[in-house]
Amino acid sequence: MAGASAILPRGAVGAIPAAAEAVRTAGTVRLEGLGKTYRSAAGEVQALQGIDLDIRAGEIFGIIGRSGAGKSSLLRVINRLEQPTSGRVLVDGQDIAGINEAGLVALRRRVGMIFQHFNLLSAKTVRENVALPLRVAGVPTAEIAQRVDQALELVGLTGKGGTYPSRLSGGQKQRVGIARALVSRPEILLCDEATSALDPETTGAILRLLKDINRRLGLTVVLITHEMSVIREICDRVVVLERGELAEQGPVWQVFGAPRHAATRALLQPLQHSLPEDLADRLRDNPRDPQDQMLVELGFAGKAVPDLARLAAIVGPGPLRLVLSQIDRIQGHAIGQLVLALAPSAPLEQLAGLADSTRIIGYVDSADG
Ligand SMILES: Nc1ncnc2c1ncn2[C@@H]1O[C@H](COP(=O)(O)OP(=O)(O)OP(=O)(O)O)[C@@H](O)[C@H]1O
Repeated sequence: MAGASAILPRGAVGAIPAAAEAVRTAGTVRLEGLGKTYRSAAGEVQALQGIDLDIRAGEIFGIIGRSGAGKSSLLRVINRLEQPTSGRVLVDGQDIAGINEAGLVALRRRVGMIFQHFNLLSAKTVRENVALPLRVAGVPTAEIAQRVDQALELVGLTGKGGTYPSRLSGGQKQRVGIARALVSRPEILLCDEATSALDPETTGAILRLLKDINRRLGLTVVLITHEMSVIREICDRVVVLERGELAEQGPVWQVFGAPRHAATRALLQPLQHSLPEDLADRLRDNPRDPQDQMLVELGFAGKAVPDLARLAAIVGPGPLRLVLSQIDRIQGHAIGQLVLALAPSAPLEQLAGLADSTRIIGYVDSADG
């Protein structure tokens, strides 16, 4: 798409090939021993401490954590909306602490941002909203017109330039926010709960747009969200913050497949299905008679593959009921659980070879209802 390639930063065209990715440095963020303390009349709040983090060029990087964990503070030090109290923030290797006013303007151009509530100017049209950063930067009028057209095309809003924000849906407003961020040709896009005000369908469309932009422009995307499904859907890697500290980080499939920190497990809880109530109510610790069925959970943390043919072959002619199935495919890895109802004599050791973890949940008289 001509419009899209014309807005590309750094002269890149289309998707960034894997080989180029390895040498690309524009769009990196490094945090070294980062700390942030807020001081107010009410006292001190240590929002972040000792954060060491590398965000790679061209990746979609998620930041999660409970409310108050420090997510916004972390995001906002990257474009210096917040000044760290300690440690360093390096954008493309440059320490941004010492930059002057002109450097700050240049930094904000390289690091775009979109917001939960869009932050559009209601008295200005879509076109004027998107043009604003270029007007402030003194870009010639003809170039502004061209770049605004390209940005609107990129986000799927061609033809909406003359509309006022009040006439747009939430998803369209966020598209304007994205166009306004992209018009400055940033290397990094910060997204602060960008889909939290949107319904699930619109959220899906905005996520696809962000992923598309990330892939086509090679833009680094750093996003905060409280929706774990957003992380699962589009992020490459994720960091979990807990009380201002880094709890864990890694590729999404690893962190979601085998969460190591209690905070991560708590955050992922909404993604878990629990045992159906009818079975949970009848669950016992031990079998009472040979007809009882054993409920076994096979856990998949990204290494084993749910192989149903092998499963059936191992169980043989005995009972084999699928009670609960919750398998996601994240970055090509199977993540989740299968809960099976089997005869208590089923060969558990062999079944264990099929999964990353195996656990007997308990026994029920029958899983058939
Ligand atoms: N300007 C400020 N002045 C004083 N305290 C602040 C300020 N901004 C944030 N804090 C405090 O710093 C801590 C971290 O806040 P932050 O907004 O970074 O967390 P968060 O993880 O983004 O939270 P949420 O998910 O609720 O938005 C919280 O205890 C918060 O109350």
